[in-house]
Order: sequence, then C-alpha cells, then structure tokens
Amino acid sequence: MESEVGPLQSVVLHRPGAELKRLTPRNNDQLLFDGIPWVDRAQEEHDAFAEVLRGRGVEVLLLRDLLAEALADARARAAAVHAGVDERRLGGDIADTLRSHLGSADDATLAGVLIAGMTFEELPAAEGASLVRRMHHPHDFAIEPLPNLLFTRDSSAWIADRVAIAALAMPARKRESALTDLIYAYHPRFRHASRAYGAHSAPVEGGDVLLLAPGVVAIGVGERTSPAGAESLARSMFADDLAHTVLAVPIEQQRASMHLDTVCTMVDTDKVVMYPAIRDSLRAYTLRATDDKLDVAGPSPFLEAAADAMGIDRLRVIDTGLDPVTAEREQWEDGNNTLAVSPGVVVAYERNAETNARLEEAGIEVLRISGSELGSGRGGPRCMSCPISRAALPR
Ligand SMILES: NC(=[NH2+])NCCC[C@H](N)C(=O)O
Repeated sequence: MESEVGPLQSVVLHRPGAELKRLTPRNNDQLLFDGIPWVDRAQEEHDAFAEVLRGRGVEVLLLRDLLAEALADARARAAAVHAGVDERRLGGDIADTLRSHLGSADDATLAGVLIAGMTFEELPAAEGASLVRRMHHPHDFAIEPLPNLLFTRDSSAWIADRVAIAALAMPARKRESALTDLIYAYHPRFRHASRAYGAHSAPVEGGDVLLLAPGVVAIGVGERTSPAGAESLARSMFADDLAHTVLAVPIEQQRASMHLDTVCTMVDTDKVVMYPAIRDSLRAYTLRATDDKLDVAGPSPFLEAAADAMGIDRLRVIDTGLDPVTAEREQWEDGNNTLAVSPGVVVAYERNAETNARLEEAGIEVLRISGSELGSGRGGPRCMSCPISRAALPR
C-alpha cells in the first residue's frame, strides 16, 4: 500500500458492539467519546458504511472475526489473556481466577470480552474473601472496554507491504494495539506480514500517518503522535526503504485536531481536502536519510514541502471557501476526514453538507454515509478504516 487513494482492495473495519454499551455520562470523557451513542443505530450506520465499500468491490474484514480466528492459536490466547488481565488492578487472587476463566472460554467469547471488557459484577465467582471485590463498585471495570476500537485506523497502519503496530498515546486505547499485534502475529492471513516499527516505543497513531505518494509519508505530530514517535517511524521507514521523504507536520494539541487526518485527507492523487483555518499556517519539517544519517530541514509551508517531495507542481486544496463558523462545525464533525476508495472517489459523512458540496463542485465523487451515532466518538470514515491493500497508481 503506497498511497491514500489507489483503488481500495481490502480494509479492516470494526462493527461496534457491546463495548459501546459500557459508555455512561460518568466515563465517556475518559473513554474518549463526546456523547452516549445509540448502539443499534450506530451498528446500522456502520453496516451501511461497510455496504458502500463492498458496493465498490472492497473486501471488508471485520476485526472481531479476525481476532476470534487468531485466538485459535494458543500463543495468541496466552498473549490476549496476559494483556487483558491487569494484576495490579485486580490483585493476585482475582487475576488467577480470571485468567483461568478466560483461558477456558471459546474463541468468540474471549474475543468478545477482550473488546467489551468486564465489570466486577461479571467476574467469575470464586471462593474465599476478597477485599478487592468488596471495595470495588460492581460496575467498575475489571477489564476496561475498548469503544475506540471502532477507529481501526489508529492502532495499526500499512506502509507499502509492511504493517506498523501503533503505540497509542491515550490510556483508554493502549490495549488496542495488543489486539492488533496478535491479529497480525497469529491470524493465518497475516502471519507472514513483515513489520515496520513496533508498538513498544514512542507514540505514533495511524490517524497521523498519511501516504501522500509512493515513498512520501506525512506524519502529524500533536496530541497523539510525539516528535520521538515520528522520528523513530521515519528512521524505520528509511531503513526498510519504505519512504524517501517524511514530512513531520505539527498540529495543534487539542481534541478537535487530535490526528492529522482530522484536518486533512487526500481525495485524489494531487488533491487534499483541508480545514480552511489551517491552510496557510500548516508547516512541515522535511526528513530524509542522507548517507544513512537523518537530515532534517524546515519547517516550511506544508503544501510546498509536500508538492516538492511528491514531485508535482502543486498539491491542490479543495477550496471549500466556507465561512469560518461552518468550517469549524464541519471540521469538528469530521468533514475533512474522508476515505478514498479510488482517485477522486471518497466516502464522507452526509451531515457535512457544505464541505461535500464543495468536493463535488471540484469533481470529486462523494459517497455519503450517515454518522450521527458513529460520529459521537469523534471519528469519520478514514478513522473507521484500516486499509490493508490498495492497487498501485499508474505511474
Ligand atoms: N484517526 C482518527 N482521527 N481517529 C479518531 C479517534 C477518535 C477516538 N475517540 C480518540 O479519541 O482516539
């Protein structure tokens, strides 16, 4: 996979389920949701999203199935139980009981618990007294749920023929990469996939990684991806010959722009849709490897640095020309977070009517999906998808 826009062939999605039913007004902030989604409707919206992709010939793989299939391997099970059971939180006794309970669950049930988590009242019964059980509220989580698994973009990212397992920055999401890690390690389809970068160093999230052109990768640096994360991903891509140029793009460290793809996504080989408020201020450091040494230049204006690295005259921005308030509203609702299924064809939330109209005026085909419930986790079509293969672009 060497671009953002080559004809999409296969993608990993996660159909949201019981993990969203864990969200309450007391925990939604910590779990990174801005509201309490209506779960049945979120599932309908998600099914419709998957159908739009299938309708364009895309193979849709569902993360829950991949996880359950990977768990058929005993080593995957052991890793999953290890990652799910936090002995510091539970104490030795409960941890032991839970490990043996999970160890004997069937693959689908285990996958379900790893995703939806478990409360203290759902713990398997055990003999003897436990202060931990007595003192925890029955609704406290013994295993935290993973509602943000919906955003499959972030926990892994494919660059050329390699997969990078992300190190996620927020505590509520850290365990996601343990699951993607074991899918890629043990699922028969991916067992032989080579890795780029491991989950064990500084934070990098897939939402920050944009494949601008073959050999050219932009990495947003802000609330999630750290400078150290960007630098080590760049170094590993250079070492593996996956990129010749990396652009490190500072973005504001705030929720509205948590990832680079919340403010900018590619809609065609030489076109991006971008939040107008940052268009003139976005800058980039240009990283290259010269004689095996890292070379850092800039910062310079992002659009110029990108065009330069891509070897094109201009990287065009769809001129949404929106008034600042509409632009801010639609950016918050992921109007700039489009998923390209081929050059010039993108999936977008229908609610961002103005941005979509401008895209169409510019000749982009917009496949609209509804996201009134899905969007409450603050993520759009690009965040909710992890492309694993795209056809190469004609050169
Ligand atoms: N690639 C993205 N923009 N992902 C959006 C992730 C949203 C998620 N609720 C989070 O806060 O992490």
